Amino acid sequence: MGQGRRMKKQGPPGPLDESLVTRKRKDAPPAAVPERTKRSRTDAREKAAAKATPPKKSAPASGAKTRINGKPAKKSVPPPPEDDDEDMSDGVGSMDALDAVNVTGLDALGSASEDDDGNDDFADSGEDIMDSDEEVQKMGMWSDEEDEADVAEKLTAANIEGLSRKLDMQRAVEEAEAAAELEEANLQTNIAGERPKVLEDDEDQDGRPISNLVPQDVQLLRTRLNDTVRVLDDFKNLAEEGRSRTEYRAQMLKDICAYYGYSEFLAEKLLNLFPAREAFAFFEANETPRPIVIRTNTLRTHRRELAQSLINRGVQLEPVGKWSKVGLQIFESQVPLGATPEYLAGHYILQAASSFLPVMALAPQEHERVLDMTAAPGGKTTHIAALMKNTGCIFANDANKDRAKGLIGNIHRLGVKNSVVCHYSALEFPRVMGGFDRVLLDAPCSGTGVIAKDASVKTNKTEADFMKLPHLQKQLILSAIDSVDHHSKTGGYIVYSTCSVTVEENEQVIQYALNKRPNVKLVETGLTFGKEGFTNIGGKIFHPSMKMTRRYYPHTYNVDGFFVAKFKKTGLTPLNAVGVNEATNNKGKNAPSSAVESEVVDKTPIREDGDDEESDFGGFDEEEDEVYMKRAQAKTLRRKGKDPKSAPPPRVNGETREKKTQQNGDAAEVDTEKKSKVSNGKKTKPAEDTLVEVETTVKTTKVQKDKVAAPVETKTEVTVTTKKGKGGNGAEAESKTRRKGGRKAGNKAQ
Ligand SMILES: C[S@@+](CC[C@H](N)C(=O)[O-])C[C@H]1O[C@@H](n2cnc3c(N)ncnc32)[C@H](O)[C@@H]1O
Repeated sequence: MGQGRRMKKQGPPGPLDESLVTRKRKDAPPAAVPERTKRSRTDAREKAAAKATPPKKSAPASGAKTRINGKPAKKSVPPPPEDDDEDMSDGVGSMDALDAVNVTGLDALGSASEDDDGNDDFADSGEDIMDSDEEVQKMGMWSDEEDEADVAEKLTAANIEGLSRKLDMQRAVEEAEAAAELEEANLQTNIAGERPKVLEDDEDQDGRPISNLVPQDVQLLRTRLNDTVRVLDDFKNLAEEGRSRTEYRAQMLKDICAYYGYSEFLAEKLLNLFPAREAFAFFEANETPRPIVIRTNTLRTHRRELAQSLINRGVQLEPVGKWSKVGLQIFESQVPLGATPEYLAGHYILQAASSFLPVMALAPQEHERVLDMTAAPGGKTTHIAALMKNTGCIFANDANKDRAKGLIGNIHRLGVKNSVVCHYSALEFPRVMGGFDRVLLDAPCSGTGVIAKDASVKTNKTEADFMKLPHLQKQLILSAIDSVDHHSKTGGYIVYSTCSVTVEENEQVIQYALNKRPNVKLVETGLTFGKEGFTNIGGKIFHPSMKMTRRYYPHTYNVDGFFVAKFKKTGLTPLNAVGVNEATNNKGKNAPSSAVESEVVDKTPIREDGDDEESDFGGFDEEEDEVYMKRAQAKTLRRKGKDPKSAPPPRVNGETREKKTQQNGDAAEVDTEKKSKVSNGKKTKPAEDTLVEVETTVKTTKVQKDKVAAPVETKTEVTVTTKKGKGGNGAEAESKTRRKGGRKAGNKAQ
């Protein structure tokens, strides 16, 4: 491979050439491959698929590619020139031979990847091999940190014989085949000037056209779907007289449900995301598995070394794309990828390419404190750790204890040393802990982006799911925001991601966060590819900055459907901001019990025995106390992610007290009286809730709880007393002895 070629940049994965998808499921023409070794769909559907999906302009049929062949130590041969038929048909390049390898290798991969992590985040086994990208995408894909020339020499040499020829040949054969079928399809369905007959003449009692096709009529269904898409694409010229778009859309919806096996509810939701043709491509892409990808664990090895080791074991692979320095796409493998020595030694993890994206957007820095709110089984946590080079600290949390065990397993296997695993409901943050430099919320979702992995999503998601999940996601995103330190020198970022493509779980959640937290704004994700988030869809208008979010689809990038948004926190959360538990009217329904607790500061008054007793030292210095109280309150608020400036005045203030006393059913006059005492600067015995209100923190709850068991220790929690109470022996008659407990604390200290 020439230097010039290597220097070419590979952009994001090219948009899906639908003809490639179609062709993947096709066999070579009978002359080349008399026997088919594996198929993913029926002949009828395949044929129809080709008809329905006109290929893009042909990519070069062959060329030098930075590919790796699993066969060890084969001598380098120049890449087959374009249209080199001889090269394409001989030796390892023969379709028969290659197909046989496919079956063995990928069967093995299938079981391995399932055993590996068993979760929705990792690539499932696939019986299909992804079409390779165009030549330009094969070059220059290794890490910038690696010696490109060196890599190219070694890997090209190892690579060149098998995979390159096979893929080139497949591409050429399939393109020719697709072109022929397209032509045939056009002849059949697109006779010049003829409007396809799609809609039935018969109508049901509601006036809707009656469809007589049943799922068994797959070929006819497919043809009709194709025709409907064509009509919707060019309605003016192709629609039947007197028929509306709505009728065609309705017909398309029915046919999609019948053909692909979706519930009408979900099919409609997904159909409404796209124009007709794109929707068709989306549904079609959900029928084929995404490529198997592994992520190099840079804590243990380098991608080049890993690639070489796996090549030596008979794995055919190549870099996943220029956009990632750590991904390797697996084409074929002679060994189960979840059981190689490299796997067991933690040199890689099976992980869908789309799962790299949120972590890349998060861009964690060395020495930071990062929270991964929903971390199990740890694909992203371990990626974060690698980017942080095992420095700083990651809090890897997941509410599901069993899944958290898998997380621990991956953390150990991959040699992550900077992580603490916990299993709180993420809704409990930031009360558990706050002040993070970055937070990743890879939210639990409906999985509409990973239907190719889990076809049950087609039928098992109900309307209730699309209310409950967004409700939870909205709560979680507020927790995520409140857990970040906007003052962070290096960070202050929150990344939200889902493997779903619905608007309810993505743009609507982000919009909710923007509405409820004026102290965040959307920023660019830094991802080099992806479609813009919607700013306007289905009558819903979103903030213009929603453009900065990114959507990923199987049919556009050949990755799982995914959504990524990145926020920058610009200030503290205002005190009057809605708490997590108030996220929606649907309060607490879908949340763990802990979620119903208020996110805002605990204001429970502390009352202690003897508070109403006369102090031995004659009362309080209210003015001085006020300073301490203010400081303590501000500190507490900051810790909770709230803005102290927007806090009400300290509780010794009569105005605030008035509210409080009214709540408590006390007489308003009492407060007024105390207020005047304070303003006179006199030392008076405090009202019992004056002190208590200083302690408007979570700590106060503890104080109460601990009180019985260890009253002395609890006194050390009383901020003002411990700061000023030098021993509590009464020598300094200021505010040190504001109540009995304070003295106890002092005595203990002595
Ligand atoms: C999409 S998965 C996370 C995948 C993970 N980020 C990775 O890359 O491996 C969503 C996770 O959220 C967890 N989860 C669901 N509700 C939660 C909650 N309230 N708090 C914390 N975790 C939760 C689930 O147990 C599940 O493991």
